[in-house]
Amino acid sequence: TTAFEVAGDGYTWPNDKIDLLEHMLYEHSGFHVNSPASFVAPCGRVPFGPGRSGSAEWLRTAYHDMANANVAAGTGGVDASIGFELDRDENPGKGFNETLFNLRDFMTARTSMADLIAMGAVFAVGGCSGGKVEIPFRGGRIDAINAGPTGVPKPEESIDSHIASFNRQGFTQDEMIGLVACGHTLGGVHGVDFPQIVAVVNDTSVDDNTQTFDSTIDGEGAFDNKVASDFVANITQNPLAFGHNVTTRSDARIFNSDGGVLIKKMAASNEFFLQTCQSLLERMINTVPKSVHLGNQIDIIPVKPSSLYATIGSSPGNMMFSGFIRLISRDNSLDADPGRKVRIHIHPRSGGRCGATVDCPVVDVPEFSWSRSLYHDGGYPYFKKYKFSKEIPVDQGVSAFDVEVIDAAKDGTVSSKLYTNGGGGFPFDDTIVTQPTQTCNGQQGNGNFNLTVALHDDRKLDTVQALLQYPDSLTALVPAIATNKVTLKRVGVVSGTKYSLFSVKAKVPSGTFTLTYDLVASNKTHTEFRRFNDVTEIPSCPKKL
Ligand code: HEM
Repeated sequence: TTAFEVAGDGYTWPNDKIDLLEHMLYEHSGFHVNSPASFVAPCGRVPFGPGRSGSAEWLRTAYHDMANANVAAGTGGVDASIGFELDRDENPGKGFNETLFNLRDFMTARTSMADLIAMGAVFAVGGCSGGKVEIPFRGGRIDAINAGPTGVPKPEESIDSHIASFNRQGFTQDEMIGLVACGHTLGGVHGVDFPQIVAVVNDTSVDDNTQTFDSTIDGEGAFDNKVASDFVANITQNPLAFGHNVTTRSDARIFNSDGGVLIKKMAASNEFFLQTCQSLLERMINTVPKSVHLGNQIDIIPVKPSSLYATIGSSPGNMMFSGFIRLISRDNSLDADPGRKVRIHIHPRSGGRCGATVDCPVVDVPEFSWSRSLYHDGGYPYFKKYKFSKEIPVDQGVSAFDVEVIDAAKDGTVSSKLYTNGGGGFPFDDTIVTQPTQTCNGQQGNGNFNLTVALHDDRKLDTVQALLQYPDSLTALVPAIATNKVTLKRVGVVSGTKYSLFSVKAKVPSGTFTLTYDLVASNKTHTEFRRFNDVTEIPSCPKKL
């Protein structure tokens, strides 16, 4: 059985609200991967400092970001306002800073910090449960531009105050018990931040003096019901339940507030614990201001193209159409699959379906590389990446393509399936096309971004602009996405083709952020877009340029 969900007929490629989030959610490691998941998966692998757990910090960040929500008023929730609230005594510790610091490299015009914080919680519990807890993810959160009200619960508060606080956040008393247990199965209390709870005995410049909530703190069993079973068995590890300071025993007051019924159930069954956590944490990350409308659950896209280019004039009169196709691996391994053949059918610019009247060039696409999730037990798939390039006459051009997958079973039976992306093929508009061989990205060096674009003359467009988008400023904890609009100058034609070249030497800040750009070409009467292009296959600029 497959644990993961594959997107059904409701999805057609591309969908710029989904595609990059889907990539980050399911591809954590391998070729062409850009996901924050590898910071926290496998669980506990990345040293954030002695006594510190990245997964715990990311989960706590998501909770503290949500915790000042007022669901009755429809305000607050997961909105990245935490980035403006770190000077408050309800948010002590460097974990929040570091979480935001790690996540902002992945911010784009389609991946807000608030979505990344929510996704961070998904990765933390996914990694620390080995994929047993898969919180369904929906995108579309919008970043706050300033602080929200105070309201994160503190351990010295009374039980009545905690019940009221969780009610304001949209959770009943029972749900509060569950959610606190689900949070406090990872990480612990740092004496450096809470000396009144955990005594500081070691030098705080090298040691946070952490006491973990339970003994299962890393690996794929860290997210488990030990915190609950310890509590029920009176094992005194959890400083918020058994610490010497009675005032700050908030976990004990919370777990006992229903007479201990729910925590006993969670202690008795790890499966019940994981199920309870999955649904409560899903509600936690989907708590958003009422003005925000989340999209549908993001499932795995079964056939997904990426990095598509048309290099005009690759040889006289021709263009090189190239890119990658991602498929779910048949045998769920990174080994090559010689029994699978992939073939694409390229629809000409004039459109129409391939067949008797429309002649579509066909190209066999070899297997090239792989990517995968970093959870081991959850049944997540390996992906295979197939790389193609095919020279076609410029006059014929491209408008779309179908992907044919031909599988030979062990007994020799061959089956073939044609993926048409809902009928029209996977679209590729060759009107405005980036020229990868005449483009370079120096964002990690001198900050140059030298962009050359070819524009098809038939469309009679005369103005070309690029909107370069990246988080700015690079030192802000929750930067906004800035748009640097540059105009490309006509620099010539590609001889023997009906394409003109436009070029610009732009500047971007130097850093490791995710750069994307939109292309806009227009004339007096109309405008055409090629949105949300990435720089994955763009070479870096030579050092001195
Ligand atoms: C009444 C409610 C809560 C109180 C009073 C509370 C209090 C605390 C305190 C004092 C710490 C120690 C922080 C540190 O030393 O860095 C902590 C850690 C933590 N809390 Fe809570 N918490 C509450 C609810 C939650 C919830 C609902 C979640 C998530 C669902 C959560 C997730 C965490 C995590 C993951 C840590 C470990 C952080 C680390 O190790 O860096 N907490 N909590």
